[in-house]
Amino acid sequence: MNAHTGTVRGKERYRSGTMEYARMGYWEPDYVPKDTDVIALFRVTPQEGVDPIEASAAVAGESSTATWTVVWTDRLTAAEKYRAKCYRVDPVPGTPGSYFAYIAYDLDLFEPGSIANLSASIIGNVFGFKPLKALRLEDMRFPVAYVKTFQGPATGIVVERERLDKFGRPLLGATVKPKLGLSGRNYGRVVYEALKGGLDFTKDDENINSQPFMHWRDRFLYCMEAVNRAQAASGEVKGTYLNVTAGTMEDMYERAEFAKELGSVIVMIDLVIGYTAIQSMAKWARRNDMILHLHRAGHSTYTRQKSHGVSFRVIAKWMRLAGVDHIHAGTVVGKLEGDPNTTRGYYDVCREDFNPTMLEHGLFFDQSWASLNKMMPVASGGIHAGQMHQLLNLLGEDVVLQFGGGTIGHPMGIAAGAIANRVALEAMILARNEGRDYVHEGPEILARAAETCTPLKAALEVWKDVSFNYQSTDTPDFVPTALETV
Ligand SMILES: O=C(COP(=O)(O)O)[C@H](O)[C@H](O)COP(=O)(O)O
Ligand SMILES: [Mg+2]
Repeated sequence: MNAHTGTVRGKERYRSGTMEYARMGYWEPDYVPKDTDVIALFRVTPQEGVDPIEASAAVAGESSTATWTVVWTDRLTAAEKYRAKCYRVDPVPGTPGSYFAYIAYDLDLFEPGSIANLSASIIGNVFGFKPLKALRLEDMRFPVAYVKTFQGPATGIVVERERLDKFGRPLLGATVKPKLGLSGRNYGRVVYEALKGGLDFTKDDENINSQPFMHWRDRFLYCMEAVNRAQAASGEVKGTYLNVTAGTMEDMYERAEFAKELGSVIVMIDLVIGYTAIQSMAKWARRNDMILHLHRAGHSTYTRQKSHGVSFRVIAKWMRLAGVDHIHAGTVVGKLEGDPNTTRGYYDVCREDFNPTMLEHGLFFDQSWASLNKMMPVASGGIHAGQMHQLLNLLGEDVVLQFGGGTIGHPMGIAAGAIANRVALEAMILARNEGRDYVHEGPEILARAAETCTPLKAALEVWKDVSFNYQSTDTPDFVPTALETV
């Protein structure tokens, strides 16, 4: 699209008054992004009657140097360099009235190593801009020079596996339920049963912090007693994600220090603590040899609707830069939003050293991660043992499969729930390693394993009809190829 007359320069440009953003220099259709530019792709839905190029140029302007009127002080800066440049606007396929706007930003617009600073530009003012009906940040490309200013995941998948001494299979976890109300001692019992039964991890839920029914120190003490006993009983390394989320950084550091003192291998934070707090905790985790788990609490408020907000793939990229080790990334088959192709894109952001452009997975740019550690994606939310073949096929091996209800809701108890999951997983991994067509033979493989494992038999019986088949809201815009496997 190029219906505009071009940038106004010199004296003309600096006359007082307003001027179209496109003519102020924020629309540069001939601009070729530099290797060192940060690139953002927005889905722009202009108000009726607003020209899409002008709307996209306004996004470039308002997310970089511009305001609503020409300011002469631009002339005191290298304005041509600092202006973000919208260089391409395409109609969104199948969505009349929406456009993909590609915008390039000079690297010097951003403070090194700060997601807070990056996001204050890219999603700062611009989402409230009146001429736009809706705006969504779909994807971003970061130059290697910028990637290298971030620490990246504190521990990474490789070292996490080495520390845990667990290889060749997904890790298994469970979120303690009910989410709220258990006392420390009862909570610790759930952790012990689940870990002893065969899970690698248990986890605090997003909203467990320090409430009147269970203060955080009680939880940490009982949980770590449970971890230690389960380790002694099983001979395996076990972990429980102690959620250190709190109202202040000081409280979070205090909780994290206590977790470390008690010998925990992992601590947890919620996305709602904010980008700076996340980066601080990532640095703490690196200094203290701790795995850092991130629950993406709150993300669906702005990631789920296609027309407005921020795609989770962008949040996943920011979190890899910020330095978390685990990130909730969706299950596809579970109870929460997760289109298979879109989710695959998130998993690739977590686990690959290089992401090639893959429109059918929602990845609009080539992205090198420049040897930053990899994040372990976490599949959690309404999954159970009967789906093990699908989970392994869709999500691969480097993933934590977390069954909360799918462990603690087991009719024979929590340890039985854990056994069911572990046996189902090991049966499926064995079948895969033997070269069997485990995706199609999955139900049969599980049924066979259940013949000698009563807990698995009960799990398959209780949850056999549970599935969440609803329309996804966040699907790719480019026709996906047949659902691929990892
Ligand atoms: O409590 C749970 C899951 O419990 P259960 O296993 O009982 O369903 C987690 O908070 C969700 O997985 C978060 O969602 P996401 O992982 O998509 O961020
Ligand atoms: Mg939860």
